[in-house]
Amino acid sequence: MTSLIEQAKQKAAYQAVDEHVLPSHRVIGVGSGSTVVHVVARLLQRDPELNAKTVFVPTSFQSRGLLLDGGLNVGDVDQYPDIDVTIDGADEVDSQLNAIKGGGGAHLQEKVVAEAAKKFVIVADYRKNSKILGEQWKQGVPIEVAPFAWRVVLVKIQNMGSKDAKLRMAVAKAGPVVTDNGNFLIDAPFGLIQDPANLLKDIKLITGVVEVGLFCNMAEIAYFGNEDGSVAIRTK
Ligand SMILES: O=C(CO)[C@H](O)[C@H](O)COP(=O)(O)O
Repeated sequence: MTSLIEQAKQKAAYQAVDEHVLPSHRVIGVGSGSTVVHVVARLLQRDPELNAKTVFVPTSFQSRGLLLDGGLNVGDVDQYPDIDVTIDGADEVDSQLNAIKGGGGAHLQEKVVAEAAKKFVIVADYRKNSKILGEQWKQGVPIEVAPFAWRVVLVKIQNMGSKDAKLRMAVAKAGPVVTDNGNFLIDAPFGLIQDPANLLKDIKLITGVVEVGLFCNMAEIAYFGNEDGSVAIRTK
C-alpha cells in the first residue's frame, strides 16, 4: 500500500515530467531525493527510442545510480553545460518559488545542474508547500563547508543569529556526514526567512562555505502533490 505522501510525490513528479520533458529535448538534469525516484520512473515510461537520443545529467551518487539502473545515458555537466530542463525535489518552497534544498546533502551539484538549465522545475509533496521558508522545514538551511573550516564557519553562522546551527552527523558512521564532494554540512535554522536572497548572499560570503541550500529566483514552476490526489502548480 503506497502512502498518501508517496502518492503525492508521484503525482507531482509524473505531471512535471509530462509537461516539461519534451521530445525535442536532448539533455535533461535530474535532481536527488525520494521524489526524484518518481521522476526517473516516469522518464523510463517514455518511448525508449526517445530516451536513447537523450542524455541525463545527475546531481548526486543517488540520482546517477537511479539513471544507470534504468539503462539511461548519463553525462556530466562539464560535458553538457546546456541543459534543456532540470527537475528536482525540495525541502520547502515559498510563495515566490524560493526553495530550501540540501536535506539530502546534494545541493551543490543540484544548484549547478539547475543553473545550467534553461528551465528549473521543482516537484514536491504538500508538506513542502509554504508561504515563507522556515514555516515547515525546521532543520535549518543546509550549508556545505570545506571540512577544515567547519568550526570557523559554524561560529560565524551562530553569530549571524542561528544559535542552533550544527554540524550534520552521520547515522551509520562515526563522525560527520561527508557529501559526494568530500565536504561537511552545517544545518542552520534561521526561523522564518523573510528575505532568503539576502540571507543566501550573507552566508555565501563566509570563506569556507562551498554552497548554501537556498535556491532563490531559480525555479520557474513548482508542482505539489496534495493529500486529496490533486496537484497544485505554482508559477512565477
Ligand atoms: O535537496 C535535496 C537533496 O539535497 C532533495 O531534493 C530534497 O531533500 C527533497 O528530498 P525528498 O524528495 O526526498 O523529500
